[in-house]
Amino acid sequence: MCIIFRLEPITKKLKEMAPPNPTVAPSSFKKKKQKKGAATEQNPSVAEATRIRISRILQEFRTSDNEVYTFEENLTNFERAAVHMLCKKMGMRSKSSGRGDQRRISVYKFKKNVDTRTGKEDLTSFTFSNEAKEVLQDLFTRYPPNDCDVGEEMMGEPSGKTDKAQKKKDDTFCKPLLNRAEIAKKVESLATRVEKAPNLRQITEVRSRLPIASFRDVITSTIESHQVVLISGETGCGKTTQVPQYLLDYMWGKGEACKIVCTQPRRISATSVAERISSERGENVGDSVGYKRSRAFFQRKS
Ligand SMILES: Nc1ncnc2c1ncn2[C@@H]1O[C@H](COP(=O)(O)OP(=O)(O)OP(=O)(O)O)[C@@H](O)[C@H]1O
Repeated sequence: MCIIFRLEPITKKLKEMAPPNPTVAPSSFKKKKQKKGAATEQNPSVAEATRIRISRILQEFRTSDNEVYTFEENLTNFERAAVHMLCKKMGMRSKSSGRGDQRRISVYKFKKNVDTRTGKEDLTSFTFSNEAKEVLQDLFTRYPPNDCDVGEEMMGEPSGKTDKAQKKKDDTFCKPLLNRAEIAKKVESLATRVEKAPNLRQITEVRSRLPIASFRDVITSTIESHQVVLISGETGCGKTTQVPQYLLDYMWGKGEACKIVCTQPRRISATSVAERISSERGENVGDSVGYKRSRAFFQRKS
């Protein structure tokens, strides 16, 4: 399970949404593809541009107040199959009706659970244990998500606290955000590395075949519009190593800087995840990806 908190803006309201659900393991994934005969996102009969357009329409519909959306009549069988598949991934229902040229596909949202006593939507919510709240409070106090100003203030603490200030300066979390030009340079250099290094090209290919890869657009757009997103997927599907990269590349694609914090319950996993992600990007730990092993955190029971 991977929980993503988008920390800007911070509000107290934690809303759980139906997550895109890459629950299909690699083996059963194959089976499903064959059984249904439906077009997949990789199906060459559905142009990439069309797939993106369908995905955008569905995203907009999902966040709108409308209860039904009907696509135009001229979708091909493959395109309708792609709509069915995307709907399923996005937790919506779809149904085709009509014959021949009149065949159309409509998309519906699942009915919201409404509390009969209050008449309000019964949102599924979750809460943290007291111990987790304490750890998060500690983290966000020391490293506020929009911490440029606070971080700098902390770095510039007056004399007598030089060691502390130096520590802060060395802290990955307090590194200043990249500007647009630096981001563009990073993006370009990543593309060049992938193009030139055969091992990196191979890793990129392997990454694109991970079960989570086909959920990339859904994940980034869902996170854009929701503050808390839960992603559940089988072990090894790519939650830990891929989702942070999808988010980073998505933000960099828009020319925007971001800070992504991944927590791990053990020191060894914190370092190995940072090492793995760095190597998948052809970088060294400390370039774009680093890790912080905090005694305070790791001394706590996880
Ligand atoms: N250090 C590594 N060396 C080689 N392959 C790795 C390494 N770390 C991850 N992988 C591979 O990358 C793929 C994605 O791994 P990842 O840890 O992101 O999956 P996950 O969904 O987070 O799994 P889990 O739920 O077990 O944490 C897996 O196939 C895994 O074998």
